[in-house]
Amino acid sequence: MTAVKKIAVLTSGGDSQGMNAAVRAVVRSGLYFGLEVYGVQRGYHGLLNDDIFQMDLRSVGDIIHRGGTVLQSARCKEFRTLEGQQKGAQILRDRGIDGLIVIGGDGSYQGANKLSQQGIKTMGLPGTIDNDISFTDYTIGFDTAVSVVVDAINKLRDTMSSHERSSIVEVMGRHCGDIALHAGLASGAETILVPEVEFNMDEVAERMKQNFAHGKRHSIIIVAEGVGRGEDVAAELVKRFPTNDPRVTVLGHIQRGGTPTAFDRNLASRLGDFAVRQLIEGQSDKACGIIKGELVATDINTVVNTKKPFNMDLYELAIRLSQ
Ligand SMILES: Nc1ncnc2c1ncn2[C@@H]1O[C@H](COP(=O)(O)OP(=O)(O)O)[C@@H](O)[C@H]1O
Ligand SMILES: O=P(O)(O)OC[C@H]1O[C@](O)(COP(=O)(O)O)[C@@H](O)[C@@H]1O
Ligand SMILES: [Mg+2]
Repeated sequence: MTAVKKIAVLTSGGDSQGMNAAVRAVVRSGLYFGLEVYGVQRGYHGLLNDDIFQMDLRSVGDIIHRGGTVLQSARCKEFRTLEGQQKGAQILRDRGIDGLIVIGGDGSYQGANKLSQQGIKTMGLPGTIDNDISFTDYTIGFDTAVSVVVDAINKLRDTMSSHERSSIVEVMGRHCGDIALHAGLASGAETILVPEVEFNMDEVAERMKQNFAHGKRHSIIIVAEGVGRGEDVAAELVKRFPTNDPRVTVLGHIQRGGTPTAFDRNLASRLGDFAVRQLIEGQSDKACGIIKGELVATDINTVVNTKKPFNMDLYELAIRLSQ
């Protein structure tokens, strides 16, 4: 006896690489366990427009390796209101859908929590490149986004070394420095500016002068968007180090595209299947994640009200190794 018989899946908020692999896992596991599975187009926006269709094994064929999301994603103001949430729950009830899996970020999780208050069983899957969701070590898409940044920095290094320039690279991560931190460690960046760690531009400039004086031929500063614009950091740097002639690169939405890494595909596959099994067992209002390799389900309220801790050990290591 399963606690749900008909389930739906949607993707919401900023898309991320691996969302398709998660949708595929939800659909194929759901069907394997004898459920009917429905797809909702365009997140909560599509839900409120009853943009819902039945999915079968073939509807998720040939998508495991694709970035973006075949269900498309959206941001929806109306769903932030109680009326919107009641309407969404009623649309699902009218179709006999008793469980919904929401793949998205912290905002989408809050929507799932509100739906569960309206009697729909919900599960959240962490789909965002930002890695800003607590109670999971990794979010789906983060690993691919970091790889995109590292690949870009490899290229920048070539030309920056030739000209003995410094390179300022602005990366995504709304309020979270994880992309900057992990890409910084992997690419040997000299400076990593993140919202979680206070910094002093005088010290940043001094360190850069020392690096050039000690024979470095280039210097990389990664700026998480939560800190500010790369252009502003460049202006502050030039004031303190006028002979430096930095170049700014804003990687932007390139970080959200491309084929997902094997890590993201496997994470998405495991979490998608786990979310289905949680619903079948009667769980609801939970956020699925991975902690030290183990799949876990945590109350959504706890997850959205807990800030993810920043890994200071990794930050200090990155700085130590880039001397
Ligand atoms: N507090 C909330 N209550 C209900 N729905 C919400 C809430 N916050 C966000 N949402 C819904 O989730 C959507 C995606 O949220 P957003 O913060 O933009 O992206 P993400 O889920 O990637 O963090 C919003 O457009 C809105 O429809
Ligand atoms: O898609 P938009 O509106 O340009 O949003 C950009 C934002 O979305 C992200 O790419 C992902 O954030 P969310 O997962 O919270 O939507 C952020 O890094 C960035 O600040
Ligand atoms: Mg978010």
